[in-house]
Amino acid sequence: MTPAARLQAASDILDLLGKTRRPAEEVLKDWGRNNRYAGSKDRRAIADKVYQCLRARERLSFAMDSSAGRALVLGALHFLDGVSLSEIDDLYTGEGYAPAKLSVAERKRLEAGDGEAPEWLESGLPAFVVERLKGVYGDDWLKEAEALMLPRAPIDLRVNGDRAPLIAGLEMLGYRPEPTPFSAFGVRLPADPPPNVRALPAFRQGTIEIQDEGSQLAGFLAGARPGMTVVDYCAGGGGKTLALLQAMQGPNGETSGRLIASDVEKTRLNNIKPRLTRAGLEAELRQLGPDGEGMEDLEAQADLVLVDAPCSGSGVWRRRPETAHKLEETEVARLHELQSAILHRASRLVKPGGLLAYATCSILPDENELTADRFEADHPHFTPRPIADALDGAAVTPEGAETLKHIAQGHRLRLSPGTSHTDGFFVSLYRRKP
Ligand SMILES: C[S@@+](CC[C@H](N)C(=O)[O-])C[C@H]1O[C@@H](n2cnc3c(N)ncnc32)[C@H](O)[C@@H]1O
Repeated sequence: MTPAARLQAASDILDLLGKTRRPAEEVLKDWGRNNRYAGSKDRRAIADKVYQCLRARERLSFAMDSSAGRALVLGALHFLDGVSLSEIDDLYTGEGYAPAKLSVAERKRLEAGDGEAPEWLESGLPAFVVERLKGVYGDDWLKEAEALMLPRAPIDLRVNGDRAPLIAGLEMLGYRPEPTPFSAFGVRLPADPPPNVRALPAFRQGTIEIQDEGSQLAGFLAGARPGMTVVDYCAGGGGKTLALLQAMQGPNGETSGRLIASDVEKTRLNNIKPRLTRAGLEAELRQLGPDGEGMEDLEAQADLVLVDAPCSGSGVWRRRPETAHKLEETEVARLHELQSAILHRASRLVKPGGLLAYATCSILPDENELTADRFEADHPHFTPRPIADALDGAAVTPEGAETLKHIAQGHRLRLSPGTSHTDGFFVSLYRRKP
């Protein structure tokens, strides 16, 4: 493909993304499948342009006064890549597969420059999110915002066992793996070139799972131990379920105890089955009714309940930048209500003296500290459990544990791409009074 044809393809894909909630990654894969003439270099260049436009979408649509794919790509070329208007004219010829010539209005827009954009536009995040980030991170908010939207987040693996042999094996295959600094079972692979993890023998054998280090920590800090009755209340596709089961393994590698993975969505629960099979692990799967029906037998029975609550997913925007501009403040308010209701319901399953862990993959205080504050005010029979205590015996490296103690605020831990180089995660821990 010519460079100009790639730009046309990027514009078309951005238009498709404007009309769907499907992840950009899937839409790009589909496009590649349907346009076989595009080679791997073409697909890479097109994806790079699409992600560049998605990350700077707010700023580019402000500058171009349009969020059409073509406007975003033109804006990215001129304002971000510094491509001159005459160079753009050479690309936008309207010949063959090249994009149509610049219109008078487009030329005027580009000539006018990107103006005095409000600072929130620079970050590529919705204005209300910037407001929240400033509240949480003060002067560091822009550093956090940039890290949150940074391209090419590394791929983390959770190893079910010793990570040293896996690292050696990956090196022999030509990868550049590194041990993750916090999780004792984490291995980090650079995003470039994209590793095909699912094709690795270790993946097929269930030795590794793709899981961000922040998510691994949320699973490990919850406090599962061999022999416990553990409820993974919002189990979804089972990422934390598997980490909890790993924490329930004794020194002989045998898992003991009982793990109940529940969710309102049956399809999500079904996704856990192949993962369990691959890893040779077992869990009871339960579909909940809309008000948490289906767990009556577990009232005050669980040693540990993990609530990995539905959230905005703002902590993983570096992996899905296309979702950032779609988040609305009203949705965050709805999520806060839902999280509070779920946490209340799930807390009833904790036995006296048992543990409760609340987690989200959000960076917004509405879904984190505010939900935790509300739970604590309404549930005085739960006492905060310091992160420092939870680190004791958790699968965390000694150096990592020291850093996490500093980052933690008592019983709450806020991870972010800017602070811990993980996805954004929040964890808050409790113990039910005996
Ligand atoms: C953040 S995701 C869970 C991710 C999962 N724990 C993992 O590590 O892969 C939140 C989950 O909560 C589920 N959920 C939504 N509403 C719920 C409710 N009322 N009760 C229980 N789960 C709910 C969603 O279906 C979704 O799977």
